[in-house]
Amino acid sequence: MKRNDYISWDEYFMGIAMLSAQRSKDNSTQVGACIVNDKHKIVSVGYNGMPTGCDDDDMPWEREGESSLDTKYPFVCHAELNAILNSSFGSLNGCTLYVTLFPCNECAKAIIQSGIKRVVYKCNKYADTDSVKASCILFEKCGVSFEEYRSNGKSIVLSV
Ligand SMILES: Nc1nc(=O)n([C@H]2C[C@H](O)[C@@H](COP(=O)(O)O)O2)cc1CO
Ligand SMILES: [Zn+2]
Repeated sequence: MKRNDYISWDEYFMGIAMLSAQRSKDNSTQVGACIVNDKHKIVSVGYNGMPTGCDDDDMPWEREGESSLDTKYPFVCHAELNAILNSSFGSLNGCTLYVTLFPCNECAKAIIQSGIKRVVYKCNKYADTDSVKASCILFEKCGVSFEEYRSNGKSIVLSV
């Protein structure tokens, strides 16, 4: 008889997004993303980080500073954008994006233009911002569905 306590597809892919987030150097918010095609194949993963070529130790990771250039915001690449750009499988048409934090409006545009059709997110802590509101407007207008990941509270411990 087959094993019954295996993880679902949603748990598997959100789990991979959560594991990817652990690579982030951001000390306040770690975000991970996993893009999956309609055959349940992972086509890309990503997490938030500085662009390739930037020395993480030389970049600002602060949320506030004298100027915006003293903060991480103008420099950091979001997990979703990294996952879209990291894909080595060609078209993302019809794919699903699993992401640990609801996409900002800039990533929403990249998500739409890449052909991703469904977004599953875990946390939406910036739901009140215009950025997230704009993402929702864009997703609705452009036919990208979005749904909150429903955790059943299962915990998986990895002793890495
Ligand atoms: N959807 C997102 N994906 C992301 O990768 N990020 C990144 C950008 C920053 O590195 C961090 C947010 O930092 P903070 O403002 O919560 O300290 O998460 C942020 C969002 C929120 O829109
Ligand atoms: Zn973004």
